[in-house]
Amino acid sequence: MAFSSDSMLQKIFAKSPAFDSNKRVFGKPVSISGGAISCNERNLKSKGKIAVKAAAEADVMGLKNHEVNLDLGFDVVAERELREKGFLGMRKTKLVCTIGPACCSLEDLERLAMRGMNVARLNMCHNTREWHRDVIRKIRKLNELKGFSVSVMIDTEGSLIHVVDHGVPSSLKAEEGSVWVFTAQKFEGSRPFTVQANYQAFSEGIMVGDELVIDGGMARFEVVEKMGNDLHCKCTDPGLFLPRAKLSFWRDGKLSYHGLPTLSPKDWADVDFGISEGVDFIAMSFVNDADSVKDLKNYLFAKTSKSIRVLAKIETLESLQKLEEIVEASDGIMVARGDLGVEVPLEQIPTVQEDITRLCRQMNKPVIIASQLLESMVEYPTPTRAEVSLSSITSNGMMAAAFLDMA
Ligand SMILES: Nc1ncnc2c1ncn2[C@@H]1O[C@H](COP(=O)(O)OP(=O)(O)OP(=O)(O)O)[C@@H](O)[C@H]1O
Ligand SMILES: CC(=O)C(=O)O
Repeated sequence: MAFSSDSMLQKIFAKSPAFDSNKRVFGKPVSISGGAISCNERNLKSKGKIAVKAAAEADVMGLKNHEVNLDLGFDVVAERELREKGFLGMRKTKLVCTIGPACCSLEDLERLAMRGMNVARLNMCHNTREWHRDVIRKIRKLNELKGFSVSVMIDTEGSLIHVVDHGVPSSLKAEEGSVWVFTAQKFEGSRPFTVQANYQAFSEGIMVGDELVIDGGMARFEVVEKMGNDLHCKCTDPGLFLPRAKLSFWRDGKLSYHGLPTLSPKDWADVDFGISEGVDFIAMSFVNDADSVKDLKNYLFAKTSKSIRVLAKIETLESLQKLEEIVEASDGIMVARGDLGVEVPLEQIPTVQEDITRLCRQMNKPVIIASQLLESMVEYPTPTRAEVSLSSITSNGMMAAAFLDMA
């Protein structure tokens, strides 16, 4: 059955009265279109926010083949294969783990590898390049000394409007009717009822009456006044601002587009860093068309003889419109459900995920299903029954990958 991105997006819009598929999204006509893992390693839990994500993948590359004979813990056959074949192993659902400060020691990484991590993901949004370099080198050392075949993926930050992380761990509560100032002016610490955005031109084109949505619906505001570049916004739906909460603006049920490039200057510097560290994958955030993927692939081709695979992250409506060409241009796809859920109504995520997976299968490209698979394990040592069921359905389905967060 042929895939139609038109039909997928039509389905989304049909069920979401806020959307009008005949209107324009991002200034363009919306022709639209339309593995699970358990991570019971309690020691890896962090006091702060740390992520461990797990994903599965069908493709492979450049893996080592070590003869090892260690004490193989939980499942001798599974682990032997993991060591010997890494990404090429028979287990169809592979695991990608996001490494943060709570699980970055050599011992933590070894435990993750022993329990099935195929790929270590480093989210370049966080921490310093020195920190990432240190983790990459530890993984290489582990592969070398212990015979694992863990690959390394860096994930670009991408151009995104979000709240500046002041380093304050707690979230802020916005009460209904309260008026907040959203500004790009830089200031240290926090100011009452003031939120700092990361992008200087964040309010360009925004008008009084537009809706500001925090993290895809965590809280909502109406723009009541624009003063210079600052926006005064009244809370219409109370909720929390988490550190680095994402900001999106809507008018008449349509998302306003800021025209930010897929790869920012910082992302290009991170790509160079990835090249110099010989990473295996680059996951590209906020891909909106095939050209950005091709540009990155051409750049990599010109800069390194190593085959670094480019995975396009599907997390915007625009990327859904051009899904087929993006899948064609990429070495694999990540369904980034966290950010996708900001633009696509949550109830549509399962269908979108399934459609993307089917298309990837048809086009013989690996697909990673990312985010919140076992989210309750951020706080608790065991997942909920619902999470286990959904993870199982996901990994037994057609997709090649699943993704787990542990914060
Ligand atoms: N290298 C790191 N250093 C410090 N904290 C990290 C690191 N990687 C992840 N984290 C923490 O774990 C949380 C989850 O990270 P994760 O990469 O899953 O997603 P994210 O930052 O919320 O967004 P996205 O996946 O959309 O880029 C982050 O918000 C951050 O607090
Ligand atoms: C992984 C990621 O970027 C997301 O789910 O948004």
